Amino acid sequence: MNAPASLAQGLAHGHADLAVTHASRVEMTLPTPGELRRRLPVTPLVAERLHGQRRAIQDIVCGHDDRLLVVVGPCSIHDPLAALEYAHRLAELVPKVSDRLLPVMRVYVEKPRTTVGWKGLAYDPDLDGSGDMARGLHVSRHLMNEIAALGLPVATEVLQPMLAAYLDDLLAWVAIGARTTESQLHRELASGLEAAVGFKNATSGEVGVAVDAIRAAAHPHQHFGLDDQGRPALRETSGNRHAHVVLRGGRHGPNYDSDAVGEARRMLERAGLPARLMVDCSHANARKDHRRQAEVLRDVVTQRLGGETALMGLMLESHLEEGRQELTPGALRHGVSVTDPCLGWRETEALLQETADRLR
Ligand SMILES: O=C[C@H](O)[C@H](O)COP(=O)(O)O
Ligand SMILES: C=C(OP(=O)(O)O)C(=O)O
Repeated sequence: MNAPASLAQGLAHGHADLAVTHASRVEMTLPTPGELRRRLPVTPLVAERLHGQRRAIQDIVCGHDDRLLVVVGPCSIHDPLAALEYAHRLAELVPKVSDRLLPVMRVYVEKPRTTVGWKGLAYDPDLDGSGDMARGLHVSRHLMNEIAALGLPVATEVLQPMLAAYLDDLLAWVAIGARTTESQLHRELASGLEAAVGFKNATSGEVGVAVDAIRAAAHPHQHFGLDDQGRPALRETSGNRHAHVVLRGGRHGPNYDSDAVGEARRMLERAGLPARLMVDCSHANARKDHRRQAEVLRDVVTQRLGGETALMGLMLESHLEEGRQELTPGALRHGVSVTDPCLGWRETEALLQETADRLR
């Protein structure tokens, strides 16, 4: 009997104890982070390249490199082959824009949901609710490894703090999402990552929580965690100096225009933090309409050309084909997002080339 069914039955019969005992149970054991890393090791070449990619991203975050950091790729990965096809296209574009842009591919294998929905490749790689997380972890790490082997820096959102140990040796940039920026667990996690971390403003639109998150992540922490063998461990972190704010809009509308950017910059300055900002052209900034992402991007580039030096990065949600589709197993269109709507590759490529030209 599955947990929700036993819970309902327990409650119906007044067996509160039974309901509580069965509300959660161990369904399968998972490999430890160490086991998965040994099964799917990072080659010395990828490890060395990743070191350089992290430094390059950090240089942009700190203002030592005036290129624009561009985190671009699918809202979520549901089809690893389509993601790899996307990665090949992006890798071909990189040399044409890398004098002005540093593209990093979104390889998002976990999705935070407003209520319920498919939670991502790591949770349910078969897209059918079977929840084969052991395979999900394997497929996710394997895909990131293949994309990194193409020479592309990999970005992801870390939602479940435990998952970082399975993937973080492949990550060049990490997001903490709008729904978790205020979480102490995620701030502790960020303080121990080598990669730069972007904290989104809250879904309400509040930016202050992301500013607080940067301060918390910059600090050393001691926190509960797991070691490589999956045993409970006290983890000590040294603090992450490359955490920054990502403006993604909020419940009351977008926050990418010059007033909103100026306000966020002043908030950072008042907190004694470097005024460095990334703008997410999607989500509430595009009011969930992928076609608006181009408008947001062009506005941000205009602000930058107009002298707004705080703007150091952009995020775009983009897949092989534009739009989105319902997750209907057996009837999926190739290269179309199953979560938020995305730009198609053709428009993404043209936009990135246009952006690089404008910044030249
Ligand atoms: O980027 C993704 C979504 O905006 C986020 O996961 C929330 O999605 P939902 O509102 O469809 O659950
Ligand atoms: C979930 C995402 O964003 P946000 O946290 O801003 O909603 C995302 O970038 O996929």
